[in-house]
Amino acid sequence: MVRLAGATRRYGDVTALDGVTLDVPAGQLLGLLGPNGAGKSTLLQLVSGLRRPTSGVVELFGRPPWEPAARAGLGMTPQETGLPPTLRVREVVDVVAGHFPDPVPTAEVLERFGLGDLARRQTGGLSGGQKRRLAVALAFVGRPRLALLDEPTTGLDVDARHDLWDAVRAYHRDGGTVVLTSHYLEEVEALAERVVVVDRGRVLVDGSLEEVRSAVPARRVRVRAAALPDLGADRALVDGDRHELWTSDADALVRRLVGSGAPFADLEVASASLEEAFLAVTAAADDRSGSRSATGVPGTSTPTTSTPEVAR
Ligand SMILES: Nc1ncnc2c1ncn2[C@@H]1O[C@H](COP(=O)(O)OP(=O)(O)OP(=O)(O)O)[C@@H](O)[C@H]1O
Repeated sequence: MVRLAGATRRYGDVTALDGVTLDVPAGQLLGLLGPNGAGKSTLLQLVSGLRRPTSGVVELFGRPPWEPAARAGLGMTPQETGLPPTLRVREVVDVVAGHFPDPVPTAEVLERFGLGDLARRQTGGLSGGQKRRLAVALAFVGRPRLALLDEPTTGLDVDARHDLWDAVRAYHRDGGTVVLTSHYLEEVEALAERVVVVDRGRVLVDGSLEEVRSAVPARRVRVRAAALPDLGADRALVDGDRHELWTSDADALVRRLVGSGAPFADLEVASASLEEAFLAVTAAADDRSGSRSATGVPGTSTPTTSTPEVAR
C-alpha cells in the first residue's frame, strides 16, 4: 500500500524526515508514535502526496502519491481541518462523497460516526470534538483502500474516542489499511498491530506491539543501595541511594544484582506501560545525541549508562 525508501524531507535547515524506509502491506493497522516535531505529520504528507520528498522514494499503491489515480484510493484526516462553517454536516459529507465513484451512503457515514443527530447542524456551530468526528468520518466516505489519520481523536472525550476506535476497527476488519498517528499511547495499544516509533525524523523502533515491548527496556527495577556495580541495565538513573534501572529482562538483572553481593533494600520490579517504554526509547535517543536532558522518564535523574541501539 505504502512504500518509503530512504525518504528524506527537509524544510530549510530542518530535516523533518531523515532517510525513512517503511513498507505498509494491505490490511495492516499501523500506529505511528513520536514526540512533538518527530516527523509524523510530514510522513503522512509525503504518503498522501501533499508534499514531495527532498530525496528518496515514496510510493502509494505502487505509484507516485501525487498522481490523482493513486490518491483516489486514499482517505485522510489531517491534523487540522477547515470545514465550511455555513454548510450542514450532511452537506459536507455529500460534497466529499461527490468526489468518489462509489461513496458510502451519507446516512451510513453519519450513523457510523455518531453524527446522525447533527446531520442538519451547520458545521460552524459544532463543538471542537464534533468537528473532529466529522473530519475523521470524511476520510472514510470514499471507501478508501488506505486511511491516513493524523491524531484522529485529539480533543475527543472518552466515549467519543471509543466510538471512533470502533469505527476504525470496523473499517480494518473489512480489510481496510490504516496508518494513524497519536499521542495517546493507549490508543495505539488498543488499535495498532504494528508500532513505529519515530523521533527527529528517524525510525527508532518498528515492530508488533509485543516486539516493541521487548525491544525497549520495558521493565523498571527500583532499589535502594549506597552503590551498585554495572548490572547491564539498558538505562540507569541514580538519585542519591535510589537507583532506577530499565531493562528488557528484569529476572536476569535481579540475578546479577543478588550475585554481585552489593547490599540493597526495597527492591521493586514493575512492568512499564508502552508509554513509559516509549519515553525511555526517545530519552535514550536523546542520551546518545546528547542534545536533550533525560526528561520524561518517571523518577528521572542523572543517566549513568547509555542505552543499546534499538533502531532497526
Ligand atoms: N512547513 C514547514 N516548514 C518548516 N518546518 C516544518 C514544516 N512542517 C514541519 N516542519 C518541521 O519539521 C519537523 C517535523 O514536523 P512534523 O509536523 O512532521 O512533526 P510531528 O511528529 O507531526 O509533530 P506533532 O506531534 O507536534 O504534530 C518539526 O521540526 C517541524 O517544525
